[in-house]
Amino acid sequence: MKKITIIGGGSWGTAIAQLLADNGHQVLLYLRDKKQKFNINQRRRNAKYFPQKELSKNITATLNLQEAVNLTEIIFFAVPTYATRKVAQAIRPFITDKKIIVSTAKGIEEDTFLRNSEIIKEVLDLPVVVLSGPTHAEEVIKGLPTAAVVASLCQNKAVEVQDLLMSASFRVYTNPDLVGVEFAGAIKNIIALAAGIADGLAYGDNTKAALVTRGLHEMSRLGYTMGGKLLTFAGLTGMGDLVVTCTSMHSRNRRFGIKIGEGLELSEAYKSINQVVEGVRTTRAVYEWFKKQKFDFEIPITREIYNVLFNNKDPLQAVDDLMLRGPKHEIEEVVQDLDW
Ligand SMILES: NC(=O)C1=CN([C@@H]2O[C@H](COP(=O)(O)OP(=O)(O)OC[C@H]3O[C@@H](n4cnc5c(N)ncnc54)[C@H](OP(=O)(O)O)[C@@H]3O)[C@@H](O)[C@H]2O)C=CC1
Ligand SMILES: O=C(CO)COP(=O)(O)O
Repeated sequence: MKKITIIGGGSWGTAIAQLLADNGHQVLLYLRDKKQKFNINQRRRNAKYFPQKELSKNITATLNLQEAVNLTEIIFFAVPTYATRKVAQAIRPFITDKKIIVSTAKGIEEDTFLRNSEIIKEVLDLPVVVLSGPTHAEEVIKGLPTAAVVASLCQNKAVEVQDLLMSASFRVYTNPDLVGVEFAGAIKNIIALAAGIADGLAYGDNTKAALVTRGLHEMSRLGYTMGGKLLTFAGLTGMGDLVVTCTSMHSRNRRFGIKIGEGLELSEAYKSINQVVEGVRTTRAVYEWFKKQKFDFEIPITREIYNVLFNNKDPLQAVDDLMLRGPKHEIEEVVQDLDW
């Protein structure tokens, strides 16, 4: 059994801690809030995120980052993408080349357009394993079955992390396609915002199915262009996570979209969720970067979500603009294959 550190005591950090602790590992959870530390260590509760759940005795909370990093060779990052660089910089003085970082955030850094593993590699120059897939913390912490993926350029490291996480309720696959896995996990949040907006506008099940399918097309095309493998987008970190995020009431991105569809301002929608909503920053990161490129394809759903979120566009107008675009083939590659 291993000692494992998790940085970030939010919903995902706490759920991963419980999963690893249930597998018999000793988990040290680094967080910033004294009261939260007290509650976890003395009352076995993370009162802010999972007040009803009694946490395992194998979990200890700490406010000391150096202690957290020195204790183990395996460090999970469970903070939002906007904090990845800050956390990597903060732990750099305590890092040795034996450490493995497991990145669990789903997003793209604003301004740099870097994936989380790229940020970590840039700051720490260590092997990174990415954990992704349909894994709402609220269900994982209850032990409801799901399947996830660990992706890494280094097969041994991916297998090591797979072994730590595997359980009867958490089945873990490996995938060498780091680029595809990270793009899928980040961009599905943009599509989940769109799915939420459609729900907020009281559209139907057909709408959702069309949006999810065209969303998958959009994220696959962009991810493939960036070097990801197309089939990854049909897997757990693509289709799997897209389905759950676009349909589940656990999804903060979807719930945020619902509020926007219902007519709330961005700040009011944020207040109503009060947790990280990765898709908002990812929409800006992706679309502002995309506009500067000279690609021969469009990302119309991302463009419309960008306009709704950042240019005050009426969601109904965005829907019209999506629906009334010029006629197109469904899948260009099929048309080319059949020489049609
Ligand atoms: N929740 C889920 O179901 C899943 C989430 N993810 C991904 O995990 C990432 C984290 O999300 P999630 O846990 O849900 O978010 P939450 O909003 O629940 O929690 C975020 C946590 O990050 C902490 N944090 C923020 N900045 C820092 C920092 N600089 N140093 C240390 N801690 C920091 C916050 O601490 P504080 O409370 O002190 O502000 C908070 O505990 C996101 O990228 C998300 O997409 C992936 C799979 C599932
Ligand atoms: O990625 C997730 C589940 O797999 C969590 O999605 P939200 O951030 O939308 O809650």
